[in-house]
Amino acid sequence: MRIRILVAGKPALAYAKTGVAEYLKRLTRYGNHELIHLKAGDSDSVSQALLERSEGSYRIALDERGKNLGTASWAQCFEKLELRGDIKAVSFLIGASDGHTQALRDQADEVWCLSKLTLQHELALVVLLEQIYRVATLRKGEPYHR
Ligand SMILES: C[S@@+](CC[C@H](N)C(=O)[O-])C[C@H]1O[C@@H](n2cnc3c(N)ncnc32)[C@H](O)[C@@H]1O
Repeated sequence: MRIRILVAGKPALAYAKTGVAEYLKRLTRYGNHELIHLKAGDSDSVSQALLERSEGSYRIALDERGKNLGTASWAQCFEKLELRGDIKAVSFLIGASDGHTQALRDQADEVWCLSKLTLQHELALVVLLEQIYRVATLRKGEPYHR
């Protein structure tokens, strides 16, 4: 099962560039992860582009209004999605500065939050990548997650 992370624009903040590069490098040992940068813009255009580029995949929208799951629950969800066998790719969708449109939230298969705080989107991307890495190590029984 491929994991795609879709986000508008490339990280501009130094800490985010470093964090994104670090977790993408670590994830190379754990299957197929792809970070896709879409054109930055307003909520409508970014949400539209996110929906188009994630067509046919299982969509998980990242949104502060979403379900607040712990890391172990993320790992169980990944496991369940893999076991279904009909899902080739999961797309995580990160929104623009003004967030996702309601239409995107309605069309997502799941809406998850990373916390109840509003995070700057580049920070949300780093947190998301770290959690995906954490889940990958947890599922392999490696000692990173404790
Ligand atoms: C600056 S936030 C948008 C805030 C906007 N006021 C809203 O209502 O969503 C930009 C993007 O970062 C991600 N994000 C920010 N905080 C998040 C959180 N706590 N949980 C999940 N995603 C978050 C979401 O994808 C969001 O669309």
